[in-house]
Amino acid sequence: MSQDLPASIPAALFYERADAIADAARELAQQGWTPATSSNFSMRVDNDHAAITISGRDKGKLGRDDIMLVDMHGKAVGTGSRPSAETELHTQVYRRWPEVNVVLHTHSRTQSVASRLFAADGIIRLQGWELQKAIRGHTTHESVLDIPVFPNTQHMPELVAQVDAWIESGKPLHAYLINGHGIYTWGHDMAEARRHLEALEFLLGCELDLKRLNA
Ligand SMILES: CSC[C@@H](O)[C@@H](O)C(=O)COP(=O)(O)O
Ligand SMILES: [Zn+2]
Repeated sequence: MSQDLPASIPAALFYERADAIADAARELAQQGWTPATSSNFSMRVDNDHAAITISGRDKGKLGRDDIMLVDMHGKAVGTGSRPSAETELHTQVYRRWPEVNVVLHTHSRTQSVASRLFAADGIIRLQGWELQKAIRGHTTHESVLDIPVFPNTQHMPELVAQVDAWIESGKPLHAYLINGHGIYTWGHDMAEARRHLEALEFLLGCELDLKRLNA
C-alpha cells in the first residue's frame, strides 16, 4: 500500500528515515534479535509524526515500503497499512521526550529469558558494570541503572499506563523489559539507540551468566 505524505513532510525526509529503520532492522535481525517477524522500530519525522514498521513484516527483510507514517497517537497517516501492534509504546516515548528521535524494540533470547527470570522482582538493577557508561547520563560503573520489567499484555493502554506510572514516580527510564516479551529502548539518534540496545543486551547477558554461575 502506498504512502501519501502530508505537504509539510518532504518525501526525501520520510524515505531517509524509512531507509535508516530498514538498515538498522536488517543488522539487528542478523544478530538473531528479531525472530519470526517480532520487534518494531521507529524514528521521529517531525513533532507530530513518526515513521514506524508496518505490522507483521519480517524485520530482517524490510525495505522502505515496509515503513509507514503515524501521528503521535499511533494513528496511520496517508496509508491504509496497519502500523506495528505496539505503536502506542513508541509514540508514548516521543510525546514524553521531545529530544528522543528513535525507538527500538527487539525480542532477543537474552532479553526474553532475563525478563522471565527477573519478572517477580519487577526490576533488574545493574551496578558495577563498566558498560553502563554506554547509557546516556551514566559516567561511572558505580551508578545504579534500574531496568523495570513490566507484565506483558496485548492491551497496549495497560502497558502505556505502567510506563507512565514509572516515569511519574520520578525514576529515570532509559529502557524497559516486558515479561516474556522483549526490550524497549530509545535514543536521541539511531547511533545512541543502537548503543543502548547493544549495551543492554550485553549487560542482561552478564546478569544471566551470574545467575547461572550462582555468583
Ligand atoms: C510475532 S510475535 C511478536 C509480536 O506480537 C510483537 O510483540 C512484535 O514485536 C511485532 O509486532 P508488529 O505488529 O509486527 O510490530
Ligand atoms: Zn514485541
